[in-house]
Amino acid sequence: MSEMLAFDQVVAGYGNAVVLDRLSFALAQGQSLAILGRNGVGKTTLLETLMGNTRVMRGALRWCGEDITRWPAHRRVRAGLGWVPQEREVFPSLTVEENLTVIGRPGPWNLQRVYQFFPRLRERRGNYGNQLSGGEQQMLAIGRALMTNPKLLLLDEPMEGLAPIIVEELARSIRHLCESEGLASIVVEQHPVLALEMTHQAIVLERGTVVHAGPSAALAGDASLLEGLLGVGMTDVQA
Ligand SMILES: Nc1ncnc2c1ncn2[C@@H]1O[C@H](COP(=O)(O)OP(=O)(O)OP(=O)(O)O)[C@@H](O)[C@H]1O
Repeated sequence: MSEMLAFDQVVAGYGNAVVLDRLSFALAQGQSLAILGRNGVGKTTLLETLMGNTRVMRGALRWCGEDITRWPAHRRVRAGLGWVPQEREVFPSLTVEENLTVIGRPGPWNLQRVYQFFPRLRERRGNYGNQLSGGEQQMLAIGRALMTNPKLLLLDEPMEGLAPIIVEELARSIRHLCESEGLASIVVEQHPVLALEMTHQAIVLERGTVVHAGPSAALAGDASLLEGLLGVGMTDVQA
């Protein structure tokens, strides 16, 4: 499988503070990757670095064969990186439809396809962003990223604060995007079991570097390794 994305010995952070420390990993075309690790190890910073929002002090980022280390964020979006931020950042005073069309870019994903994928958004098309439930806001944040026709979807704790039934529905949708639509994804998630069920590969971070990399299914099936890496029992990590 050909490489889509690679971090090569990346040292990055904010100002002079180093958060990612010689971090390396690679992602193949169409694959999904879980980023796991305890609080504060640099998971969000990894995504922010991929989007060009941190200071890269050393190392390189490669995307589809190009060195994008110094590219500004907007160029990365144009090149196919679809960002679904942790805060969802839905525009509260725009309707669902306005939120979706404000940043659309040409490609197979358009308003009709997003509505087909998330029928709930079609039902709520005239509602304002601040009138939506948490689950609907998350669907809107994903739908908005799809409108940019990305090759890779970056999801930062997409299930945070959502009811279990909505978590299941969203997990199915995200898996479907990868398996049926060929969209690659990177998922940062507090619930390891859920993240591992949704992805092909997983990396675990500690103090800004990769301490474990391998297939998600293998890690999900090894409770003692998971506990050693994340310091949690399997009963603590069910979504
Ligand atoms: N904008 C920022 N400016 C300075 N330091 C930051 C900034 N954002 C995060 N940090 C620091 O970087 C470190 C890693 O934070 P990050 O949010 O990437 O971790 P995380 O693994 O995503 O944590 P969590 O699971 O709690 O969300 C923390 O020490 C945090 O305080």
